[in-house]
Amino acid sequence: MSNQVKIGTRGSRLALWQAYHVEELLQKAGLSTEIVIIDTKGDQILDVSIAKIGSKGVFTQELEDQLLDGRIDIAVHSAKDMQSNLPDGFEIIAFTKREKENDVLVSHDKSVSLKKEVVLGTSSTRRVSTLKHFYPHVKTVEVRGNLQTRIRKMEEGLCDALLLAYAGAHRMEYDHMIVEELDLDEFTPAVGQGSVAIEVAKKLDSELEAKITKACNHLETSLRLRAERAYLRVLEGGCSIPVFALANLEGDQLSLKGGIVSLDGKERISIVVEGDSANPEKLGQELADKVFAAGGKVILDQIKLTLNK
Ligand SMILES: NCc1[nH]cc(CCC(=O)O)c1CC(=O)O
Repeated sequence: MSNQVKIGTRGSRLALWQAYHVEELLQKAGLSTEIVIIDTKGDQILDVSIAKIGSKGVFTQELEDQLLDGRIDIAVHSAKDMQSNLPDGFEIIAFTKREKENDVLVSHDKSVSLKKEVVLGTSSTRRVSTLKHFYPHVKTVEVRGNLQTRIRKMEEGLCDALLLAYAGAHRMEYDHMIVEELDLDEFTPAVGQGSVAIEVAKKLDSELEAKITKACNHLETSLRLRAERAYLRVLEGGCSIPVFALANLEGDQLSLKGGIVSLDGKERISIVVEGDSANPEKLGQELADKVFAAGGKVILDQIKLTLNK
């Protein structure tokens, strides 16, 4: 078995940060590495919203092709950009230690606040719908592109602030521009937010796979994300559906808070379930059952109808 790991990544600065982060973990474990930058459809189409392109695999397809070819051994992604159901033949073998998972407002203007009549840049349906629910006076404008592009558009006057994941803002060293940390009960994050996932083709050498998992997987994070992703799987939520879930681990007890919000923000369901960390998937399923029973199924069907129009 070779000790060389070819790391596939997208070329944005955030993606590269994540690839270097994984590279460092692998090197500390004595593995040698090489980074291979891969362009994806999601990187090329910048003028259409992700919800409209169809979220399935726009940022992952090309990486998966190369995993199958063996041109790369692992693909590194933001965990929250990973589909809940991977295509046949692929699996996630590690989740890195999760960063602070909340959303933040990023701006040059320190006076920006959700309490004011501001215009926020975002392209996430979860964030737009959540704003409509809790802060209906706030206006939003769609901004796509990598984080640097979004900052530039804000500076050109498109919006007063960007609504971003803390993790991304921090990794891009925008900490000095964080003007508000958003509440986890209101802006419950997207499933997986703040962690980096390592995806492989199932045919990868099992000895190498075990070494990579040992070097990169953070046990607590992986238990939390397994519960969140099990919830997402039932909702079949890609990143275009405003669903959210956040698990926490206390000893051997997992708590999982999650729900769904309608696109107009009028209805929002959020429920907490608790259970043994020995079976995170069961907890995700339980949350989905409860959210559906509380009216979430009707909301989800309505969202799918609207997005498919
Ligand atoms: N949807 C894009 C995306 N994918 C991962 C991150 C940030 C890093 C993370 O959440 O892990 C972001 C930017 C954002 O949502 O603000």
